[in-house]
Amino acid sequence: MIELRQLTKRYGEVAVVDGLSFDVRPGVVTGFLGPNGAGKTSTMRMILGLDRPTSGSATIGGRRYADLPVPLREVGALLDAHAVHPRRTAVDHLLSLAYGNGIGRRRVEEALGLVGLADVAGRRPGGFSLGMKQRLGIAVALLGDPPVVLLDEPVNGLDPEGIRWIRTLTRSLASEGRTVLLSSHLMSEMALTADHLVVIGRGRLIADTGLDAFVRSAARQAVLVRTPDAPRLASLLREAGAAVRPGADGGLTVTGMSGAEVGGLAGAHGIVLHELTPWRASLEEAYLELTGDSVEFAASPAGAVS
Ligand SMILES: Nc1ncnc2c1ncn2[C@@H]1O[C@H](COP(=O)(O)OP(=O)(O)OP(=O)(O)O)[C@@H](O)[C@H]1O
Repeated sequence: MIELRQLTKRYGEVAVVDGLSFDVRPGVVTGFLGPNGAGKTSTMRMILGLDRPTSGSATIGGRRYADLPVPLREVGALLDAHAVHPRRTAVDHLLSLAYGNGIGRRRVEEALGLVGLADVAGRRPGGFSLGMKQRLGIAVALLGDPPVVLLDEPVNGLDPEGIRWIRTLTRSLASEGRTVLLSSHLMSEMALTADHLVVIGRGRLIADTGLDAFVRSAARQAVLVRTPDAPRLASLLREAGAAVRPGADGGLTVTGMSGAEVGGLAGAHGIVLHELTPWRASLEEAYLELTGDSVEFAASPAGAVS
């Protein structure tokens, strides 16, 4: 379990993390979202004792990182996959970290096997692809078999196979009862991986909620309906209080009524339906709606004159 209480980091006058309080619970994947510069990496760095909070606290299993007797056994992290010595072999890189944390060679070999790098253990990461570097970074994170794992943008730059591998790995770490905090800008991927979401903007908490609840609360819902009798159905729906927009392809988009209600109304008036599809916005749409005000660098629409 990770607990943040009023966690704050200021650089001069600017609070890049501003009174953040939330818990990251074990047994689920918690997605950590926010626009560029929202403060996700700064938050993770404070959890990991790499930066000192200006005020407030971040604890792992009730203790600050600095007070953990063997940190690698309590928390593993991937922050920057490029942060490896380019000329030290993969196995030596892990060994150097293992020895300082009382971890033996066997676990090093296990960790390399877990991430699929056993065959290249003797090679130098300088020549690794980005995907291989990410895997090596994850081997470091898993080295101490820690109950808490933090991954900052682990799918950045990965191919679909690599992305799926990260998804399967994070889900299985959570199903083993570990605490998993995962940041990513790839919303479609987050929707498949996370159970819970923590969303921040300009260093402040915007949402701390289940994935489904987040999408439901933030996003519009509608029903797409197709019928040969569109004008009649549209006027019946409007009379019943729904908003109806005709689509370019002859369908109707109905808001303010559930799929069952639209179907019920059509049935009651003997109107044949060719399609009735409840539609819910994606995580990406919900996210953009919620974080719109906290984007630091927003592009103006193409052609806009300011
Ligand atoms: N050492 C520092 N000195 C001054 N400002 C900093 C420092 N480190 C980070 N910042 C600022 O803090 C803000 C938050 O940055 P951070 O990297 O935590 O955001 P992020 O949510 O991880 O962003 P991204 O999604 O782009 O990685 C940014 O505006 C950044 O410029």
